[in-house]
Amino acid sequence: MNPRVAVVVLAVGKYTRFLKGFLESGEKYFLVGLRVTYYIFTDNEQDVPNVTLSEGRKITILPVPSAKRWQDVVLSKMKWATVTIDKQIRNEADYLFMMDVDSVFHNRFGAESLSQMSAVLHRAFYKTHQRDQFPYERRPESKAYIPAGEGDYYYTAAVWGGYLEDMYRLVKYCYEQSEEDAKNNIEAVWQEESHLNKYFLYN
Ligand SMILES: CC(=O)N[C@H]1[C@@H](OP(=O)(O)OP(=O)(O)OC[C@H]2O[C@@H](n3ccc(=O)[nH]c3=O)[C@H](O)[C@@H]2O)O[C@H](CO)[C@H](O)[C@@H]1O
Ligand SMILES: [Mn+2]
Repeated sequence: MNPRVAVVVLAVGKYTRFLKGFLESGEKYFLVGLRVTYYIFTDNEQDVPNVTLSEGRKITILPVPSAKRWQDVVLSKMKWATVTIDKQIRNEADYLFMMDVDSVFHNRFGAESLSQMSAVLHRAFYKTHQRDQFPYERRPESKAYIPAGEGDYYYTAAVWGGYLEDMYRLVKYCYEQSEEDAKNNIEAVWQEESHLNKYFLYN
């Protein structure tokens, strides 16, 4: 087995400054020896740094429009990912990871992370907070609504990954749920992270 792995990151506005650290540490630690394509959604191609990649690894730049509110930037990630998986990534990858670009790999991230679906507990809550304090969406008007008393773990939207088709379904779910919310003039408290957490709780 020689899986093809897609990594989707968004680098809009000032966030292109994080690409160098993300990519360089990724080359050092992320699925070393495997085939990896970094899909970089950006509104500023010029600022994508020239990082030397190992054999079998590449960068695909995908231009996206700029957005003013950071919430819109974050939510647009689900939209562009849905569209691009459909059009392109599906033919090029077996696994997909969604990551925050302002992340740095500090240690080996190995092939044991390749599974149908994996996610990471949010670092700010798992040690220090009770379940009822997790920042789930608690307003019934939102599609991400989780009633009081419900909830098990709280996951970060900064790293999640899995089989391409399972990820596609979930990315599309987050996109569609946030579109529904937008139609109803509401935005989940932590954007796609709220929808993601609802999905993981009930699926
Ligand atoms: C490490 C950590 O604790 N991260 C948490 C925190 O992230 P942050 O508050 O650090 O979110 P952020 O501002 O880094 O945005 C997330 C990602 O969106 C992209 N981006 C965002 C703004 C922008 O102007 N341009 C751009 O490209 C970029 O890829 C970035 O990594 O809050 C998030 C809520 O959504 C989640 O709870 C994250 O888990
Ligand atoms: Mn961040």
